[in-house]
Amino acid sequence: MNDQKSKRDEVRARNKKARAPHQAETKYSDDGANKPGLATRRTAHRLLGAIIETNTSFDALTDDAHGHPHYLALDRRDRALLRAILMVALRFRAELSDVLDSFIDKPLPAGATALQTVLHVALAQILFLDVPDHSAVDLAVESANRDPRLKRFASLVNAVTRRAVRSKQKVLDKIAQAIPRSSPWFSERLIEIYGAEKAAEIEAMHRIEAPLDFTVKNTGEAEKWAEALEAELLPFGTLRRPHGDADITQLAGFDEGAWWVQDAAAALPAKLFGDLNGKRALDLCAAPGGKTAQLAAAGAKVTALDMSANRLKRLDENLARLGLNENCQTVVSSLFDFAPEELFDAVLLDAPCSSTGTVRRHPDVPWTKTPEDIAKLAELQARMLTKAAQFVALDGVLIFSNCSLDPLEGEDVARVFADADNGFDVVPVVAAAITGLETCLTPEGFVRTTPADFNREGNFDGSGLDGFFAAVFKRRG
Ligand SMILES: C[S@@+](CC[C@H](N)C(=O)[O-])C[C@H]1O[C@@H](n2cnc3c(N)ncnc32)[C@H](O)[C@@H]1O
Repeated sequence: MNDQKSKRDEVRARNKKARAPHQAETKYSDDGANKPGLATRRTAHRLLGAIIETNTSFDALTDDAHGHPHYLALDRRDRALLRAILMVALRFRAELSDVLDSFIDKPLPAGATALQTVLHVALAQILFLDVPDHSAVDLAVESANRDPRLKRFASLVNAVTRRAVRSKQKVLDKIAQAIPRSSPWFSERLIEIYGAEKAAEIEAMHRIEAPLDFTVKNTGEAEKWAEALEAELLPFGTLRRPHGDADITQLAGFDEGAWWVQDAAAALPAKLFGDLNGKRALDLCAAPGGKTAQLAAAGAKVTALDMSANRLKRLDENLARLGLNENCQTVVSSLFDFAPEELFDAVLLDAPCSSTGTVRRHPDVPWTKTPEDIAKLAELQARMLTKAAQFVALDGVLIFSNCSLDPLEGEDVARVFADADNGFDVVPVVAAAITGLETCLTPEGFVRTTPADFNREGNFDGSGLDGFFAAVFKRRG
């Protein structure tokens, strides 16, 4: 009972902490004929609408090369503000909906997504960002006035946003005390998989910004780079800075390619191969190349395959910065069409997945993905794993991984493969291979991490991992 209470208190404390995950810019760009800051808010409305209505990913819309034209029209500072607004609007979307419902007498008219979006964007700023309240209110009202669909709701927008300003502290206390949740299907699924208590811990971690983790190219230099980056060296070799908002190109060691950004959990699968020196490694689904870099840095001769030429280009650039491209050849192909001349000692299948393990960084995922996506991806992963097995030499090792929190895409796929008569055996991961994360081993010897793992008492900002799954198989000789 006491235990449960302290867990609940911890979850509340985490929510409190999450009140101001970003310190956004407080100055606004002057967008020509428009009111300063208006273009940023109207673009935020447009992008949030696209995420919610058409399931477009936040990353695609805010890509600095190929993003939404209205996003690309903003300057660097306004892009940062817009991203901060959308991040909290998505992280706290369920709570913002409750706040809104409690402020209005009757529900918003059906199909009033545009109105809801304007209100969510304003409430996100008022409650969670360091933006002057009057700006958030004025720009929301102005946006409504300029949109023919919303003009008649301008007084409602005014009333709701002013009420949020007046009752800010009360609302924040209520949010801090509630059990955190997300989109209904996602929250229900987490409870179904992990139980109510762990699901609440996971969702609490989804409220806060992930730390910035680095993998060091030369593991012997980890301490040196920990010092230079003012980062902590974690027991499993990753370097961690508690706040994820640094401009990484300005950090020590970026230009010389001493490290790359990679979540601690994402770094685990490739480490499970053990000694790769001089071995032939195949990285299927390789781009943008975090794990390819690990394989190459470990001394393997790597073939990095991906079906996306654009993403492989990024992999090439990343490996060039790290000085690792000599150990690596790239192949643009679907793995289903790949026909190598020789088999490989080490094959990594880091399969496409729902990405539900990365919600701390991608808070759109619970709102853009569906249970149907998970079922389809699980079926694809099973086929990919069967295909990947054909590329493994006798006595070679095959690792299957992905960043989903759902066992349908992880444990279940691995179990079906393990039970099939395919000449492969499970190699249970031993605790020593993941020092510090021993609790993340499943009874079968798979690795399962969640954002609630690596939970360090008293070091809230340095806690957590992406959700990841990894299983190791060996082909019989
Ligand atoms: C989760 S990402 C891989 C991340 C990468 N392993 C890393 O650590 O940086 C999945 C990748 O699978 C690729 N992909 C999807 N289907 C594929 C297929 N049939 N054949 C090859 N690559 C595929 C996607 O283009 C995407 O780059």
